[in-house]
Amino acid sequence: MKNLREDAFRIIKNSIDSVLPEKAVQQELEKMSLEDNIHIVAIGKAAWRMAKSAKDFLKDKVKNGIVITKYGHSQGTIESLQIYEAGHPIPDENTIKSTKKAIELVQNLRENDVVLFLVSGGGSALFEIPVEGVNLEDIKNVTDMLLKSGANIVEINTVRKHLSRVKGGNFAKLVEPAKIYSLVLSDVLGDRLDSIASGPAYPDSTTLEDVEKIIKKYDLTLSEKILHALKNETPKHLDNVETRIIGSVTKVCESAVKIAQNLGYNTMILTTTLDCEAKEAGSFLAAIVREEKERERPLNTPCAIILGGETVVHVRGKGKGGRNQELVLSAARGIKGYQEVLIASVGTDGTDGPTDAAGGIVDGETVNRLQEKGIDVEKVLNNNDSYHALQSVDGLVITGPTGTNVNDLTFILCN
Ligand SMILES: Nc1ncnc2c1ncn2[C@@H]1O[C@H](COP(=O)(O)OP(=O)(O)O)[C@@H](O)[C@H]1O
Ligand SMILES: O=C(O)[C@@H](CO)OP(=O)(O)O
Ligand SMILES: [Mg+2]
Repeated sequence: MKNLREDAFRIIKNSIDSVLPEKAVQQELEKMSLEDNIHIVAIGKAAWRMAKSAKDFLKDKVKNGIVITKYGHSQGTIESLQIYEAGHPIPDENTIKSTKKAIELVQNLRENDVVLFLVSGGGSALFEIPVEGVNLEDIKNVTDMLLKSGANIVEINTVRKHLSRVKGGNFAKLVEPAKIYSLVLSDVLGDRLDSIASGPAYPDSTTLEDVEKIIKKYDLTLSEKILHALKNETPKHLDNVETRIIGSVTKVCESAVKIAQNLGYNTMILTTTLDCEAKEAGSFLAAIVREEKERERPLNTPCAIILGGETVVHVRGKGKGGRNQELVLSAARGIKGYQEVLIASVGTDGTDGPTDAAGGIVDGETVNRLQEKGIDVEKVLNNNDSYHALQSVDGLVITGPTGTNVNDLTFILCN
């Protein structure tokens, strides 16, 4: 007899472990054979682990460096490196302070200096100095508005890049004439390098015209000040940068397949680019579960159907939750009453929305249990309050910050 819940937690833990950045960073550094005079700049939720791994490998070749990560995401000191924590998903004073320190570190470098730029998702909020005429408060307001608008990360970052002195390739300009080697852990679907952490060292493919379209599409009401500041185009060519991707959602899905196979499941990856509204994704997954339960399609049971991606939530309510929690709660409606099924969805960074949960896990009994407690799922979803509902039925997945960040892993287990 299978214990689906136990298996689900094992798949989550082991597949996230498989995308921790240490090994991938060192494998890439081995190929690069860098000389001395290396300056590390690491940004994002995986910054500390990436920097620690690079420093352990390069040892005294590293002259100095800086790590800027989210609160609670650093794990102590690293020799010769300054470690900072700052606000995410909304930037704060420490974002600006630590970014200034990073600029101080690189602005007077010479041609024989190398900046090893370690980039992971989260960097947009953690690495920022606004353009002239815009202050931190303005950036906070725009970020909040964008995050709640239902815009995807490429669209969000298109706007952010055009309000920043370090995003959209601008950081690489500040580093000139020194060279930048970027190692990037991707948390953007399709691995768009100019979007991951808003591509501080990558030529920007987006334009001020794109920004205008996004403002219209999501009906964003931006202040006169912001609209006025949106006039600087980002660099479209950079001569001093080399970039390599060292991990992405594809890898975490492939690991999940192997782990599920070892646990005795028939497996398939349905997609690695799930990108619709979280609630819709949930309904769709429930439809797949019903097909499994009624007709054993698309796989014979026991089966694990695996998806990777990043859904969006147009936040209209006042509740607490995240896209993974909202996805599974939505899915729970469509699998009500079915036995031996489960749907789980987690952010590989260990945080789903502004909550302490990585995501959620539901089964055929979840909705019944909520009803017994007098909780109306539709109301919860309308108020974007998935966290409290799932919490009351033991439906949260809590991992803590994982030290990596490669989008979201979602899967169905059916027996
Ligand atoms: N109450 C809520 N319910 C569902 N989603 C929410 C809620 N509040 C915020 N979000 C979503 O959470 C996203 C930020 O979540 P987070 O996990 O930090 O993203 P990422 O891992 O991509 O940085 C926002 O884009 C927003 O859409
Ligand atoms: O920093 C960012 O721009 C995004 C994408 O890379 O990451 P996160 O969604 O984790 O904030
Ligand atoms: Mg993200």
